[in-house]
Amino acid sequence: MPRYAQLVMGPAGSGKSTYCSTMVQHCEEVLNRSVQVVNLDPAAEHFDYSVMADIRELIEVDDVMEDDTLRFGPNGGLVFCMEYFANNFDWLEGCLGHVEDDYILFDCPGQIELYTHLPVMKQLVEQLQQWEFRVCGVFLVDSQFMVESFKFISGVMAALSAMVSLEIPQVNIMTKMDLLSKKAKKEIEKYLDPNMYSLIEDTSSALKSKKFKKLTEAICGLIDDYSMVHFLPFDRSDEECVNIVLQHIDFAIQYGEDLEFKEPKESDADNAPNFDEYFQDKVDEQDT
Ligand SMILES: Nc1nc2c(ncn2[C@@H]2O[C@H](COP(=O)(O)OP(=O)(O)OP(=O)(O)O)[C@@H](O)[C@H]2O)c(=O)[nH]1
Ligand SMILES: [Mg+2]
Repeated sequence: MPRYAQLVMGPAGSGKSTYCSTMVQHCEEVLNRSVQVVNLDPAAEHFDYSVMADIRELIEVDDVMEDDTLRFGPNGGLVFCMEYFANNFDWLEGCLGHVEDDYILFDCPGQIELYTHLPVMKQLVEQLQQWEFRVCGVFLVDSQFMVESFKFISGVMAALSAMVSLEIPQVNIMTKMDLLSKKAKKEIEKYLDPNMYSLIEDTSSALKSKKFKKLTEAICGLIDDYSMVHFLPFDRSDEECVNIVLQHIDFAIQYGEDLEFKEPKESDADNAPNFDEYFQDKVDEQDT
C-alpha cells in the first residue's frame, strides 16, 4: 500500500504552517481522516498543530549560529541545517516508521533558495519515494502580494522553478484570500488561471525600457509555454474552499484509489436530481 505526502513549500510568511494546521483540523473535524504533520523548519518558533516529528530534535538553527567555528547567520545557518538533515535521513525514517496508507504534511522552511537551486528538497523527494510515498508539492504564495502583475510574474516564476526542479505533481495555492476585499478578490480572479499574454499588455505601458519590455515578454512567453502554472484560492475560513484544495491534491497523488467504494447515502439518492424530468421541464418551458 502506498503512503501519501504533501510537501508544503513557499516563500517566508506565505502561510505554510497555518495551511498545515488548517488541513489537519479540516481532515479531523470535517472528514474524520487522520493526517500527521512533520515540521521541517529548523528555525520554527511555534506552530499550532501537534507534530509527528520535528527537525529541531535533530538540529536547530540557533545552535548552528552560536557555534564559534561555523559562524553562520540565519540564512546560511538554515542551509547548513538542511544539508545536515539530508545527510541524516535515517533520523526521519525512524520518526516516520513503516505505517501503510498514512498521510503526512511536511511543513518546510521559507527560504526560497531551497526550492530554486539547492538539491536538498529534491533529495528529500527521492528519499520519500523510496519509502513508497506518493509526494505532491504544494506551493503557497501570499495573495496580498499577487494583486499586481509584476509581483504575480515573480510568484509564478518561483512556483515554476520548484515544479521543474522537483519533478513531482504540484498544486499552487494563493493563501490568505480571507484578507482580500471584495474588489481585490474580483481583481485577483484573472491571476488564478492567468493568460500571460494579456498580462504583458497590462504591464507594457509601465515599462519604459525597450530591453526590459522584451525580457518581460520572453519570461511571460516561457510561463505560457509551460501552461502549467495556475492557482487555487485558499481561504482558511471557508470549509468548501479547503475541501476543493484537498481534493485536487488527493487526485494528484491518487489518494483513496485503494479505499473501498462508498455507496451514496440513501438520502442523497432521494435528493439526486432526476435529469430526465429536469430536461423535460426545460422543454416545456421553451414550448410555452
Ligand atoms: N488571515 C489570514 N492570515 C494568515 C493566513 N495564513 C497565514 N496567516 C498569517 O500569516 C502569518 C504567517 O503565517 P505562517 O503560517 O507562520 O507562514 P509560514 O509560511 O509558515 O512562515 P515561515 O515558516 O516563517 O516561512 C501569521 O501571522 C498567520 O497568522 C490566512 O489564510 N489568513
Ligand atoms: Mg512556518
